[in-house]
Amino acid sequence: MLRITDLVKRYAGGDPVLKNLDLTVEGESVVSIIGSSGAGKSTLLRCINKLVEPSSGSIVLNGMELTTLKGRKLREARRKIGMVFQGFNLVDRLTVMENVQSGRLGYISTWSAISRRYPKQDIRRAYELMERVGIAHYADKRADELSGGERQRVGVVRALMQEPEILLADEPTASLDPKTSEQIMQLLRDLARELSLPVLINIHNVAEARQYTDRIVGMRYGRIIFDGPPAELDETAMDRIYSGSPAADRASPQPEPVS
Ligand SMILES: Nc1ncnc2c1ncn2[C@@H]1O[C@H](COP(=O)(O)OP(=O)(O)OP(=O)(O)O)[C@@H](O)[C@H]1O
Repeated sequence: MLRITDLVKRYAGGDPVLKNLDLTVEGESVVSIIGSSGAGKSTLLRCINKLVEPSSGSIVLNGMELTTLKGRKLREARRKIGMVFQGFNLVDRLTVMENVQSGRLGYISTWSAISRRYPKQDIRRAYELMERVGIAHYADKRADELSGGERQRVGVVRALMQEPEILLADEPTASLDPKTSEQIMQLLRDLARELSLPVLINIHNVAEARQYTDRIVGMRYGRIIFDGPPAELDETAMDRIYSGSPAADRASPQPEPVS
């Protein structure tokens, strides 16, 4: 379970962009975070995996307080937080298998990683997961030879190789065409169920949030102002989340697909 209490983030010298935020995510729920540009969605995800340092407040993952961790303990905790990125963050010149195995970096020795001598059980697990998401036949292909949807599947498998206790996805479908985008959302939802994994997805596409997530968290100016099932996200709630924002923010934009 992830429990965030009274979280504040202030970037150097500025006003807070997360304001005393409370959020609990339990079990295998798939939670989307929506809101206009600048609402604080990415900052929230980045505070959880400590890519940015929270200014104050508490973030507890399965009993472990993350905000105070440093050094080795922080690296160990980060292994438990899988991350899926909008731009996939793959190493293009490496193969799919090599990219996927980089999810094990926190677990294996540097020598094993450099020499690409992956433990047998890691190779077995990688094939299981790649099989599950439909990319096992690409194991030896270079990452840059894959389509956007395939690359995002590699990103998902890499995150799962970490044996995460939570999966964070920052705009995971924003670079994909609409059909591929839906497939990736469906995959994230199914994997959450299969692996009993909580998944927190920062997403602009409200239609996808409604269709593929169990719970929608609406942010505005660094605060959570809506938290409920998709059915409760009515026009009034949408107005509160998006009023005054560019229409495109609210209209589930589909950006240019990668491929
Ligand atoms: N590294 C940074 N330094 C200073 N200010 C930042 C930094 N990162 C984000 N901000 C500011 O924090 C606020 C929240 O940004 P954040 O990226 O979290 O919003 P968001 O809801 O994810 O927006 P978007 O949907 O556009 O990605 C914005 O005002 C932004 O300008």
